[in-house]
Amino acid sequence: MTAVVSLGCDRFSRARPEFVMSDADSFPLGAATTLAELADDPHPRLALLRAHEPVSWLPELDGWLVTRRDLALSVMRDAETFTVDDPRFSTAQVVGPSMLSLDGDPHSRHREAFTAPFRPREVYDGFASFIEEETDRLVTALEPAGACELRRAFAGPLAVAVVTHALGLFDTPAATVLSWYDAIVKSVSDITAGHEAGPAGTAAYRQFRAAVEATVAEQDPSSLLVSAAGRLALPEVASNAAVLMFGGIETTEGMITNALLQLLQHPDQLDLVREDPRLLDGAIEESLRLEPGAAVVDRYATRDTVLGQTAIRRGDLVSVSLTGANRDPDVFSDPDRFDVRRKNTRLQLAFAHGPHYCLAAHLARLETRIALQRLLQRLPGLRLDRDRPTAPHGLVFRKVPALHVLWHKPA
Ligand code: HEM
Repeated sequence: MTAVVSLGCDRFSRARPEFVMSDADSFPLGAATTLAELADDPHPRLALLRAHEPVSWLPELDGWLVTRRDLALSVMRDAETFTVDDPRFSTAQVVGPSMLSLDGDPHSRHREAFTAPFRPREVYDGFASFIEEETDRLVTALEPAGACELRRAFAGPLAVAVVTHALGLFDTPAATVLSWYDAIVKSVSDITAGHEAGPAGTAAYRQFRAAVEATVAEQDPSSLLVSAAGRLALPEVASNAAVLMFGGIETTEGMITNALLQLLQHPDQLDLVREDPRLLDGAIEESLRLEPGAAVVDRYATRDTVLGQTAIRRGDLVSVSLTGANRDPDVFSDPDRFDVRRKNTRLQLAFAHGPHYCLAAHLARLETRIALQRLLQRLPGLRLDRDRPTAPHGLVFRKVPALHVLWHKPA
């Protein structure tokens, strides 16, 4: 969740004409790169940038784009030089400081209050049966139709239900969580685009905070919010809970639909997975590698520095293209190929790296694995609706706008 909502910064706020002009000469590929192209079909352009300008100045981004995997790791590992803690970070403007917008000791303090349920063993014990039940409920409702749009009918509702469960917002219906989420995301997006945020986002965040506070007041020891409140002040619990909500909804919806799309687009690879279900994990990692649900994470240089061969100035936006790094041919041979048996696919960086490594990566993997297993088992002949083709789209969050699928109706 470039860190999560926009994993979110203000990309359009800083005009530095003299700098941009001189750098258009030094970085001709960057100068010719448009955000529309990166949102639409980024891979050919990212391959060019990676080969010739692995740290490139993009005037349209008003920042640097890093596309080589080793350089991406250098940025994400070094939070002292490349921080998230910057006033331009739009998510923090709406929800206040959280683990996503802090570095150093304050980051650890916020993050550690939430880590316990997201460790591998705890994720399995705490979530597997809930995800199975929720998945089965959704699939049972879909089954008779023989066709559906899977993003809205399945992946979105599953992601919302799991996050609501993770937070321990027990009395809040998923539809309410989703309406808050939509309003807050809209505010963050407005700020990101340089517009004034309307009142709806603030109102939704106020209601979200009230629900968080009511949950904490209940003192149910099984709620994550209650345990976090033992270590953080209430506004901090709420801001981090909002970040978990952002992190858990849009990205996971993308992760599930992108993975299913890849499998259905590659019947030979799907056959391998059907023959040996252990390969499903490889399929999920490969999908994360080829189309990470969060395509970039943003950092800000805290000092003048050099990255690779490139001088970066204090205050510059440094955007790490996880999508670019994940197809680095120095690490992944034949990098555009979807190969469920690829040996080193776990080197993909879809969950970022370093101190902001996705808190819930194990949960997102478990959720996607159960979702795909159940869909493939319970919807025989599952296939893409060829009359409604689709492809992932988006600059920060990349996912299919809709995923229309068909299967054999039960007799
Ligand atoms: C249940 C699902 C998820 C939850 C609750 C969640 C939550 C979070 C949280 C709280 C953070 C901030 C960690 C920190 O700053 O210390 C984070 C970071 C991140 N998450 Fe997730 N996440 C989920 C799923 C995903 C998925 C599916 C993806 C992508 C496929 C993803 C990608 C990321 C990335 C790239 C970051 C790092 C942001 C940055 O470094 O700026 N997350 N996530």
